[in-house]
Amino acid sequence: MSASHRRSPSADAAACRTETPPEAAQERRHVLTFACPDRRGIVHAVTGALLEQDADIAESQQYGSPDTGMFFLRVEFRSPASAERLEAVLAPLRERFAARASLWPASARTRTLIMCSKDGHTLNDLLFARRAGALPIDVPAIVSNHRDLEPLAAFHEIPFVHVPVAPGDPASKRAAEDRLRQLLLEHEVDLVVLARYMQILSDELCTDLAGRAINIHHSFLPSFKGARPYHQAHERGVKLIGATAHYVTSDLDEGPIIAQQVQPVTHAQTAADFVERGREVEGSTLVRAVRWHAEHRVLLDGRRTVVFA
Ligand SMILES: Nc1nc2c(c(=O)[nH]1)N[C@@H](CN(C=O)c1ccc(C(=O)N[C@@H](CCC(=O)O)C(=O)O)cc1)CN2
Repeated sequence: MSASHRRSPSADAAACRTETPPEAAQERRHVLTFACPDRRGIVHAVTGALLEQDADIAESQQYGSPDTGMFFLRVEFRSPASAERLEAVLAPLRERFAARASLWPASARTRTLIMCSKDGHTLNDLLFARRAGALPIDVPAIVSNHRDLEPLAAFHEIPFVHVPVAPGDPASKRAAEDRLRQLLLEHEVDLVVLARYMQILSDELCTDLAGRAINIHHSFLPSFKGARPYHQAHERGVKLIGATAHYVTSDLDEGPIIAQQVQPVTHAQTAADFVERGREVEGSTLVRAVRWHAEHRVLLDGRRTVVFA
């Protein structure tokens, strides 16, 4: 389930929302995500409760996982009911089905902090997609352990925060993560995106960011985890290279996979050729994963994801 460090925005919005005039009420679009142990009657109960709030359902997808016994539901709908009223309707359903359920204003944008190092192609693709209106995210800051990509941030008029990490210096890495935590709080960040950020995050930070940090790994996982995956792949003589966007966990490049793409390669290409060909799919894979997360289409099912694309 797409996770946020704060209760669902609808609850926050409801807490401070004044009564919306009737003419604007029909414009209340919401996304409901619901995950619970599978049993009969879930969809009936949830859609019945929405019907009682005069909801018009625009999109509804569901999946029952045979492996985990979990049921997943994503409903996009319009309703004249306030977010506060909808949250009140959800509460008994959470209890009845022991469900993880969140309600999101469909128009809300995900506050996303992007982290990078020296390679800027995936950062560039993310910022281009945002500027083109293809990615519903706001980017309050870009954080990097190098200054190479500061001009790119400046072009997009996004604050660039240089947070250096001295190689092999644990104190430096701890200081960097302390600074990162400050930024996460200061900007009320919902999502962290590692856009070829080449530092391993600590176990503690991974725990705090569970379900809301996405990394792009430049291989078709689970093959070639860790550093220099294209060189590992070239050594192995692969005929496909790829990119994988996944949630970040303390197990390096083992987090739940969100999106993947592959590219054909041949024996005649060098590792450097693989690096160049790989760039063509890394950015689009990361953009797709971030968009799906921002649209609350990705729900966690243990070590795997359910993606209602
Ligand atoms: N806890 C996690 N941190 C990170 C993950 C992750 O899945 N869990 N993904 C990586 C990205 N990555 C490959 O995609 C990767 C980045 C860096 C390294 C690495 O060995 N880094 C060295 C330093 C290298 C340098 O200074 O240039 C290190 O951190 O000691 C391996 C894989 C991002 N972080």
